[in-house]
Amino acid sequence: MKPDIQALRLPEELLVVGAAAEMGIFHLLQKGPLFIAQVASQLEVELRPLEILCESLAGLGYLVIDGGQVKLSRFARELFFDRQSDVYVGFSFMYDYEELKLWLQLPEVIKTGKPVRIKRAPEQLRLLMEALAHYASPMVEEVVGCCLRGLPDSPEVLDVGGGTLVYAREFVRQGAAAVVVLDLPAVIKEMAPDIKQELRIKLVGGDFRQGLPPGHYDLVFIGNICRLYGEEENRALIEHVARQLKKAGRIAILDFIRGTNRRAALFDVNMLIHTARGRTWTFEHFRHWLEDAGFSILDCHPVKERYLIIATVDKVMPCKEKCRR
Ligand SMILES: C[S@@+](CC[C@H](N)C(=O)[O-])C[C@H]1O[C@@H](n2cnc3c(N)ncnc32)[C@H](O)[C@@H]1O
Repeated sequence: MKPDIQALRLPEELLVVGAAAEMGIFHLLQKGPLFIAQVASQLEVELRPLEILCESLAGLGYLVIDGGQVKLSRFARELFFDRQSDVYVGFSFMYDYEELKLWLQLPEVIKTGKPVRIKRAPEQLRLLMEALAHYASPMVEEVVGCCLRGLPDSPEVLDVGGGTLVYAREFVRQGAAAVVVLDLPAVIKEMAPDIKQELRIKLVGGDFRQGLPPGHYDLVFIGNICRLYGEEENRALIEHVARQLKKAGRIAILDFIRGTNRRAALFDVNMLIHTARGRTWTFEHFRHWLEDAGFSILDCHPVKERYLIIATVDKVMPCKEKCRR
């Protein structure tokens, strides 16, 4: 693999737009155009630097300055506020902006061997869920399609760590009879108001290390979770799953796999910053954990730099070679 020299550059646009979002400029202008002096006084900031920031944002296409007044560009309005628009991202990029501050502590993490301590306020938790949902959206349809292929009609699904709800909704859309979403209590509390009308989705607050919601599932989906934990927790999770599946039921694990690409290499360090024992795991780790819990691997499907490993508790046409790279 060759180093990516382009990636060594400063992410200036994220820093400029992130600073403006952190200061509340976009939310303020959502209500209507203002003179820059009015923005300065409402945000209690200095006029000169604000003028420079607004002109830069205008130059980048986020704002329009007209007759001394500043307003959101049509693109920015759609990008940040119009959930129906194709370009909508909301403020999910603020997750990356906040992450930058944590990544700069990497030398300290390596010195102390301890992850960065973060306590997220509820609004940051929602930002995180929105960011995760945004990153997941280009692959959700494909992942869910692969997970459900060959299962009986109207399957029952458990989505471990599914608080973003994007996978749960797609499982329902592709025919699941019921989807139980397990996530940490704080996440479930934050997301519960979002699913009032969605009767086939049930939210359960809890920690998978204390056990899984009892059920008799056709499929247990574990999306981007294993990298957050150490070998012991992953082994225990996979063993718990084996006990909650119907005959011929499946486990589907989606994650980066160490040694397969650049993103996986970077995510290993990401986990070092954020978790005590997490890291990206190799195909061999997953294979051992699954086989030791009585699973046979059915498929190992690449999706957007990640892999979807599907296994069953019944030994149907094992094709382990695919995962022995
Ligand atoms: C990286 S996100 C993955 C979200 C989603 N499954 C996906 O693939 O896009 C990890 C999710 O697992 C949840 N989570 C982490 N540890 C957990 C635990 N011990 N028990 C239950 N949920 C957990 C987090 O709150 C978060 O929603």
